[in-house]
Amino acid sequence: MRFSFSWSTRHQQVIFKQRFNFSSNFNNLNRSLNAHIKPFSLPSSQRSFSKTSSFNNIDLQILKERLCEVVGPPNISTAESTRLQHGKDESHHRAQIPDIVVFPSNTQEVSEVAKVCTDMKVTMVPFGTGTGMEGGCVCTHGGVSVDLSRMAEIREYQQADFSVCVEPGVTRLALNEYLRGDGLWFPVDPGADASLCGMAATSASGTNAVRYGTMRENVRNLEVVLSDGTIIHTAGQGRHTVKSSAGYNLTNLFVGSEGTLGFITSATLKLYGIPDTMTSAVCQFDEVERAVTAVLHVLQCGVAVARIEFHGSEKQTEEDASVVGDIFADAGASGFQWASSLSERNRLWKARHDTLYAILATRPGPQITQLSTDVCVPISQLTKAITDTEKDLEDHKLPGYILGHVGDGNYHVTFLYDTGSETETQLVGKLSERIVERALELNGTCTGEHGTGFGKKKYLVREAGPDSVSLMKQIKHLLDPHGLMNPGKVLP
Ligand SMILES: Cc1cc2c(cc1C)N(C[C@H](O)[C@H](O)[C@H](O)COP(=O)(O)OP(=O)(O)OC[C@H]1O[C@@H](n3cnc4c(N)ncnc43)[C@H](O)[C@@H]1O)c1[nH]c(=O)[nH]c(=O)c1N2
Ligand SMILES: O=C(O)C(=O)Cc1ccccc1
Ligand SMILES: [Mn+2]
Repeated sequence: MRFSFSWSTRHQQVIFKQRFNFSSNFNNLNRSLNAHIKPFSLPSSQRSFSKTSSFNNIDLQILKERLCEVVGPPNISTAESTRLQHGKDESHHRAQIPDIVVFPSNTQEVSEVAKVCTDMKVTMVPFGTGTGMEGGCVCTHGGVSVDLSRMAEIREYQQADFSVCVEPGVTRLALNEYLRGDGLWFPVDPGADASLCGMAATSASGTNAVRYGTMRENVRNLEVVLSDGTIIHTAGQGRHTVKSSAGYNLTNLFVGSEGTLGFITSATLKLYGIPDTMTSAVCQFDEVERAVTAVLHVLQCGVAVARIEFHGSEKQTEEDASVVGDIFADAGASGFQWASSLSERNRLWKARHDTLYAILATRPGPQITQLSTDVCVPISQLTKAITDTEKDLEDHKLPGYILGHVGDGNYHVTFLYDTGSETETQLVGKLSERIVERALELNGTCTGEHGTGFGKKKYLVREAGPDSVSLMKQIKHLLDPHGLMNPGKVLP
């Protein structure tokens, strides 16, 4: 078995691309990495939808009129095309569409929308950019999809405090474009250009987590509209200190709550200086164990974790890069290719961020869909988790791509399967379950970054324990007593 490995001094990320038997091979994966990538390119099998609303037309008309009074006629839609776009994300989960989509323009309008929905006992599902990987935007009960993308202001930019407050329509690339001239950036980078509030809602991370952490470590404050319309600021209005010990950590209650506890209408984020020098590299290992061991050595050796992304002066970067080069060479890496120029590095990381679409391109077909696992294990257990997973794939002759945020112990297995084939569908379900069970046995988690959504809620009791899940349910009931906020997600 052959793997390729890509690593960056900046990102400390490893990609494993596994060989497999049907239409694709290493070369066409590389070719497809360079192909033009279109976002929202759902296979048509994922475009099927079901309508689950319990409304009759009269209720729907009243609801529409009341919401229209709040947001104004241009900001409400019942068109099927709009509803279809809002009942799905980028995951394999079947689309279920809302009855109405609203586009509020400010926090007050979100609050009024919530009041109308609570009054009429209608479900509400927050929608960011729809790039989620666990079915978070799927409208299980029809109801109202609340698209927050028209709230796109950067509200408070406190350059001297390395802090910025953004509304839900601001995406990570838009924010970084805004900050670039000042030498600052926000480093959490899921592959998609997701909304920053959506990233807070799913507790997203990306290629930079080893150095900068995930959304959990990078949100200072949130403005949240609760299901009854109450507006709160989790750390107090306008506050953006580096730290605080005041009260319970409400900010991190809402980070990762996936729209089940309220609407995040602004997020105050930590910013960082853009480092002077960055270097990236790609190389290959023959065995996954050697690649993981090399990463472990880098994490454990004299190159401090704080510098493992190799940010800093040119001289420091050169020294760090040479230490890592030596460690990787000792571990059996071959074919090192360094990329220091901006354009080379951008090409490399664009390819990494677009991997999902590159994988999808390898098996075209109307009924072909992808299912990606997202387990995360203690890094000491990563080799075992991955090698056992490879064995499973080999034993079942099932093609699957493995790629990972190795520095975090987080890896994805992506299966491309034919939804028309009962055998393939069942096998993919069985194997993805095995992958999660193995991770839990190794004291890992069923999801490192994509969220619980639909697909992972069945593992929550086993992972968090029955008493913790019972407490989560009590919190949910307290904040959303009628169960109207994004029903059917997160909690079993
Ligand atoms: C190609 C590609 C690559 C990646 C990823 C996706 C894709 C398509 N992702 C997953 C994805 O980008 C991530 O989950 C985003 O945080 C979702 O942000 P959206 O704004 O698109 O939320 P989206 O609209 O998809 O909603 C996701 C969930 O959050 C809720 N929500 C959204 N906005 C909200 C708000 N303002 N208030 C309350 N709830 C809200 C929704 O209700 C839903 O439950 C990822 N992830 C990752 O962690 N690491 C990665 O490397 C990648 N890579
Ligand atoms: O790119 C990533 O790291 C992601 O989380 C998205 C993803 C998941 C599975 C396969 C490809 C991309
Ligand atoms: Mn990932």
